[in-house]
Amino acid sequence: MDLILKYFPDLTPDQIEKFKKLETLYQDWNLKINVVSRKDIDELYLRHVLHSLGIAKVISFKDGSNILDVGTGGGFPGVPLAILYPECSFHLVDSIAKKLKVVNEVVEGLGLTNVKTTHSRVEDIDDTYDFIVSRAVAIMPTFVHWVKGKIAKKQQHELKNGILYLKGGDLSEELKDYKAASIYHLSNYYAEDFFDTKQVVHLPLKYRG
Ligand SMILES: C[S@@+](CC[C@H](N)C(=O)[O-])C[C@H]1O[C@@H](n2cnc3c(N)ncnc32)[C@H](O)[C@@H]1O
Repeated sequence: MDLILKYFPDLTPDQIEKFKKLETLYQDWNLKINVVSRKDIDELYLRHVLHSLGIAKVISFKDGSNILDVGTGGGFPGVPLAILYPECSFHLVDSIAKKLKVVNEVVEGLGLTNVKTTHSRVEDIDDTYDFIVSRAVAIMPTFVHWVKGKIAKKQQHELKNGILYLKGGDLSEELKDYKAASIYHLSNYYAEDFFDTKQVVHLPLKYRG
């Protein structure tokens, strides 16, 4: 938890409480339904919470923003971002129901009122969002295809509406057809070795016209 405060020192007491509670909730639920690997659960704050919050180092979501988390699994990056941005709406989608069971329990346990979950493939979601966040779900061309038409027209941020994807490793091949993509290295924001190869990719997308 100190790790979160190291990089996000301005959290409110309510946010600190919620981030603290995450550990017990995930430990309990992960014993029943495995959504986070055993190794990772011991490093929940580093590998999941702080990593998810890397998106917040690249952009500060304005109040009222709508954000879709595609393939949220156990709730990453959606749940940590929803704690950080209580005035934004988060829609967490996954095609596997049992993963959402854990997410729903965590959301309820934390008393988060800004999170909606849907058991669905993202291709079948018919709504628009300011940003679509994700981690470890699909390569960019597949992902872009899935989320086409789900971007809102109204721009409220300096960064154009589009995808904010947490990725690792060399992305030159994967992103070669996306000239508009920007890469933000998380090592510029976080000192821990885990982030040496981690990046946030921002890809602006056209709204539904
Ligand atoms: C490797 S897990 C990553 C989970 C989470 N984002 C994380 O980083 O911890 C990938 C998740 O994407 C989901 N998924 C894959 N394709 C999907 C699709 N088309 N629509 C919705 N969810 C999908 C899977 O069910 C799985 O839970």
